[in-house]
Amino acid sequence: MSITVRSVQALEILDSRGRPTLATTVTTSKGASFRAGVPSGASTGSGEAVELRDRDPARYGGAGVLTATANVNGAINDALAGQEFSDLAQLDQTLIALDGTDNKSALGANAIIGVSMAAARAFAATADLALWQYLTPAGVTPALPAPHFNVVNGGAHAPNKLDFQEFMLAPLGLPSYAEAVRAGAEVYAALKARLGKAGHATGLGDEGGFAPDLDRPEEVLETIVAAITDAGYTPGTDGVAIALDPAASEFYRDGSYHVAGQTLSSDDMIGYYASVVAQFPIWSIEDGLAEDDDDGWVRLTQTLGAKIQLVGDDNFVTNPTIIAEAVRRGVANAALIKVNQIGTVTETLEALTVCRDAGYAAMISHRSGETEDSFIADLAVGSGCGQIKSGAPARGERVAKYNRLLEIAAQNPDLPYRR
Ligand SMILES: O=C(O)[C@@H](CO)OP(=O)(O)O
Ligand SMILES: [Mg+2]
Repeated sequence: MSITVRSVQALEILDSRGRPTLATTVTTSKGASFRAGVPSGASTGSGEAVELRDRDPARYGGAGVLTATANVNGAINDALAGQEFSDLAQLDQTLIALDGTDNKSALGANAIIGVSMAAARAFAATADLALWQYLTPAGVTPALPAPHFNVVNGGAHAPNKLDFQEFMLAPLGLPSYAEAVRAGAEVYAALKARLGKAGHATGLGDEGGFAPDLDRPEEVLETIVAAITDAGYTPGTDGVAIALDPAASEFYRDGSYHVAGQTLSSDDMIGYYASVVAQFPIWSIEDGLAEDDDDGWVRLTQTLGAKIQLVGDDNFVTNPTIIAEAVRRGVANAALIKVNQIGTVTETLEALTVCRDAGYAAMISHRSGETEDSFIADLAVGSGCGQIKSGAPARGERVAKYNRLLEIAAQNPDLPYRR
């Protein structure tokens, strides 16, 4: 079903870090308005679509989005207003052509993705579908995803000593989405109590996880396993497992990895992961190696790919072409999917198709800078990919996604829960 765009507008708002981002509204010729909030990353891959930031030192620490906002209200509105689009792919293609670069640096990926997300909502409503239904490709079974709760934050997301960025709870053994959420929240509370008792700070990082001043990942893993047990769950895939996002590009310098005061080679890192996987119930590792350590990634996949999930994020940047090439080279066995990394919803769906066709898993992801927008919850269900990460089970911008999934689950009791 087609839509005719009456106007496209953007407004500068704040994200969860207190930095400016865009709220974008698409209004159709029928007068209905659809809004989207644009997320923003901190540990970005170098191949990501370009987020336009104004370097005005007087404004928000020098990181405004006035130009991106003006591009929506100017060039994009001029190109779309009054036009009829038969589907989202056509509208997104118009945005891509209008930008004219291969990394969306002319108009800004932050300008484009907000329009694309709001337009997806307009198409869904016009077809009288929930967003998740609209985002379900033909032949794909929609499903509620297993939530991945980031409960300890380090790296670029917290001012502590911890080099690894994310330690996530994956309640894979719980029988329903709602019970997985409950388990995540209970372990989060148990972890807070345990950290507090041990004299560690329980302040939060950017994604709502605790940011204790621990430097050894093993110490964090031991504490999380203890908290899982404290809360009455079994550590492991039968109960609550652990997923990591070390975000290794952030501690890779001069060809070496710098972790907890040590200088390690790619093979040292691979050996290190093999050892922590043997000791702790870790089921998934994202960005275990740096984005440009491609040979290391191939060896990492050969060593651990049959045992656990290995997720490409900084190296894949939700780019269908890059993921297809990585599949050919035997890099990773799963991809992280972030809408603003590639810049349109249509290309995000293409990245998911590449994963599906290759037998790669996919995990839908938030960014460390978020808004209250819950688009990715619907995307996770529609893609049927079975996995989402949206930070801790606390803080409004993170729970907006988990709560939207609870709502979808309650409204659709027949939706399968895929793990
Ligand atoms: O590395 C990541 O996976 C993301 C989200 O957790 O972080 P950022 O948004 O800062 O890139
Ligand atoms: Mg990551």
